[in-house]
Amino acid sequence: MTVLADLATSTQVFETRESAVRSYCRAFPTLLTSGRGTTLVAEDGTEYTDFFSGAGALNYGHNHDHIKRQVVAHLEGDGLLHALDFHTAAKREFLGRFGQEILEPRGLRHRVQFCGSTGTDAVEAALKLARKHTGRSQVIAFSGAYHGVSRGSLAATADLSLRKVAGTALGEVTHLPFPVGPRGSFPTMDLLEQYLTDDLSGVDVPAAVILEVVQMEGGVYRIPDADLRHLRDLCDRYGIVLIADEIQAGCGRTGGFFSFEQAGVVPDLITVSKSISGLGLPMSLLLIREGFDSWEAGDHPGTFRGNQLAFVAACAALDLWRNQAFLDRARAGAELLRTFWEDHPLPGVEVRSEGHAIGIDLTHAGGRRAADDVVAHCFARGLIVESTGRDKAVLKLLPALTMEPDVLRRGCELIHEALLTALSR
Ligand SMILES: Cc1ncc(COP(=O)(O)O)c(C=O)c1O
Repeated sequence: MTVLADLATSTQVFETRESAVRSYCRAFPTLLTSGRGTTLVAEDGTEYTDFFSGAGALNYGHNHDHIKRQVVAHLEGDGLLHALDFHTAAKREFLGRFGQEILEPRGLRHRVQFCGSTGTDAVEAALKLARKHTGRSQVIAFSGAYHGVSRGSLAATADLSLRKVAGTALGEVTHLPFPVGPRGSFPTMDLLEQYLTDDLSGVDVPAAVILEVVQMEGGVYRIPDADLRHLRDLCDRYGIVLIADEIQAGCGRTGGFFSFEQAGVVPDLITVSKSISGLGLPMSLLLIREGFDSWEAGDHPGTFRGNQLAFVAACAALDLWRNQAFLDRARAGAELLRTFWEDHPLPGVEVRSEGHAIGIDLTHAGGRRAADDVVAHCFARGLIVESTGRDKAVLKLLPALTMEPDVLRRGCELIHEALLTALSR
């Protein structure tokens, strides 16, 4: 009783003092106080298994011991916390290691630009740079895309409910159907090829094509490798900048470090954020392919470009990528997720597995109502999972790559039980 009364009092404080823009705390009415590994703890002592991971910002879980220790050592050693874009030791360490350990082994000869504290800012930078580099303004994006909510990035985001709050025209971006959808494949790349070669179209060649190789907010859809290669070829032929938005799908979430790796395609610009800093600290990067860095000094400034603490945490997170136990755990976890959902089919439900991202599509089996029921059922039993997609009818499972196999399995079992209940209604 006391706990409920306390929560009601806390909620009242929020209701009167906090702007109406909030959303996650409405879906998950609890007051969180701490997190360790893949467990969140609320003020009333309730523990939640986290199948949400800060929408992909916590691929290594909460307060990962090794990462946290490096951050604490930096603080205790009076390491810099803020330095605008001066050179610093922490930045040099990150740049050197990210280049040597992540980019070079993947054949990526990209420069790194530090952007502001959000993924959105990296997308803004990418779109601006593509326009500056080509001297053109049109951009192609895809249905179902999510690239952020500032004016430039929002123009590339497809979600109408988000776009309509812009209060102004969001021009210069054309959305094509994403090549894979619930109703089968669209010949999008053929249409794009025709659009580019048709003399009668009278439409300028675009500056850029921006895409998520695995659409995450869109409902966990991967563009087929052949379509991505076709797109790369069209961009080469017409001098179009290919931008891969890896903000949610990257940092190991969907298999390799980057989601485009398996297609053998090299994007010109790559946006990275969310889990790059390891602990959920604000950090975003734009990776710029050789020959595409048309910036001049001061072209894209920002006070919080290059968070020193995030450099330290990001280096510690890179340590995990050379730790065999971490790699084995991540590989086994992805396999467990894939086989669990293959072994537990449900009528009318499509499950899409991409590493540690699972989309359980209820569009043709109960829709949003069923998805809402599953989210509520799981929350009441101590598991946090969210729904996404155009009609919020896709459950998106994003457990940390570090989650113990038995916790992963129990979480899936609970979601499966919740689905059986929701679909029988
Ligand atoms: C693919 C993608 N791009 C861009 C963004 C925007 O990042 P942020 O919310 O940090 O601004 C997101 C956020 O979810 C995302 O998933």
